[in-house]
Amino acid sequence: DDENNLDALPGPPRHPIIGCALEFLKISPRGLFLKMRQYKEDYGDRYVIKMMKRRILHLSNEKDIEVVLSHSRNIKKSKPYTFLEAWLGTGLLLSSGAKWHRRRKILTPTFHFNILRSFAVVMKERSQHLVEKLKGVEGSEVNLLPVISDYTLFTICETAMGTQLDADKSSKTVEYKTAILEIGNLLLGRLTRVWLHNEYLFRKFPIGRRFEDCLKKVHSFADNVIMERKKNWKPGQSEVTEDDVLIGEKKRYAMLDLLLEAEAKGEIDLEGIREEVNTFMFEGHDTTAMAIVLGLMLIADHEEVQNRIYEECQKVLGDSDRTPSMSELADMKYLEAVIKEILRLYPSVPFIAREITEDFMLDDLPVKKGSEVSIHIYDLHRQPHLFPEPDAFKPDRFYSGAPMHPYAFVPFSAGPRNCIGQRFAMLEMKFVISAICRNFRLSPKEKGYRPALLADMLIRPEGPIYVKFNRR
Ligand code: HEM
Repeated sequence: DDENNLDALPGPPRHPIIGCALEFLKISPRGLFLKMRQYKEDYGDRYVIKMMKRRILHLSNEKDIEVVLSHSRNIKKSKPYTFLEAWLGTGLLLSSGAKWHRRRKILTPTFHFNILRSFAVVMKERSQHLVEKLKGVEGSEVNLLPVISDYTLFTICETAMGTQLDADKSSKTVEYKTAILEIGNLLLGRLTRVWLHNEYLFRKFPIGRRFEDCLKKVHSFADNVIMERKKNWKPGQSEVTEDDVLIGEKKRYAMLDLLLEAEAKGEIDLEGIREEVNTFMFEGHDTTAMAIVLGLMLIADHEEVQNRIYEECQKVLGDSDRTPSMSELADMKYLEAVIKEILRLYPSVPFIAREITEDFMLDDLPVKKGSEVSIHIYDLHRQPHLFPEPDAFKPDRFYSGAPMHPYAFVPFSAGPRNCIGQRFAMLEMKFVISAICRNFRLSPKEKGYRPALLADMLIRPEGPIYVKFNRR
């Protein structure tokens, strides 16, 4: 085992050969979440965990995070992400090097403003459906996650693949939806059981076989959609022209159409399309669902925040009950501040991790190739020197326009590997939260309740969250 500068940093006790591995034996998802918070208390915002030969540098201060995230070549993802590879292949989220650069270039236009306008039509309709659904359960305590997951899953499915999951209740669609939701739980089960990290052992256990089964269903559904869409697709059909800006909302693109366009130009093959469609389905539904669920919980608990969102909607839209346009949503600055404050307290992706492929300096600390770096967005966002009273929900932090360190708030990451779906996600959250606050007064089941959180690739509450919706 080589000498390494990182060994001089603080961290949990390291034993010969195994390092800190004993700390993590038999740990529950809840235990792991608490342990990571405790380490930050004990060892500060730059510490090291050694696991066998692996050295993982944990960071939660804005200056270090800026150096890592803005590095143009240290963009390789580290170990925990490989569990996703069987599902997503090496699509945009997991690829690195030249392949990542190529894909990022092909996919960037997918989130171009004009195309977002077409996605906005779907979001508008979906948020209206959701409001109607909530009217049906008015006054009762609603378990948010199942309702909101349907909303985000249906939205991403229609925008990514052009398929309406709820229009057709065939066994294939139900199977797809159930399998996608189950994969999330199986991944969590694997992440927190160290012995299941080994690929061979994982496949031997029932959890591994179940995972395999779900993957088959998800892949076969996506493959069918891709082939169907390809059959009816003609070159040039999904090129965005200036006319589309004028007719705007009439055309409906799916992300898949733009990938088929790239295929016709020889930029990507069918396997690549499959990777990217699966990547969008994964990245595009649970992330937004968690933010909306935890956000509605916070809004329900803060009547003054609800009232200000409502008043802002009234100011922008007057008494008409139509849904807002994209530019009207852009004018809702208070709503935007609320969403940012939600993502500060509950960043859907609580940490990200890199494998270092090129030596670099972290201020005065050399970090060698082969080390790993974990960036704790959750802890960064609760640093008291950046956000006084860090646990309090105060949207005015983002409304006042006070300057902030550019890497103090990074729910979508930052730098070259930031979230490509960031504007899509913000738009989706604005549609749904404004639609809900215009129609309902929200109240919590229990005032001041905050759920216990679990350590996972996404932030996850331990139990259900209930909110009551009463019509305004
Ligand atoms: C609240 C919602 C969301 C949050 C908080 C979020 C957050 C993030 C973060 C932190 C990353 C960086 C991951 C890393 O470095 O390992 C990321 C990457 C990514 N996100 Fe999002 N995301 C959200 C929604 C979406 C949506 C709706 C889509 C697609 C429609 C999407 C697609 C992606 C993709 C493809 C990447 C990989 C980009 C790359 O490596 O080039 N995300 N997201």
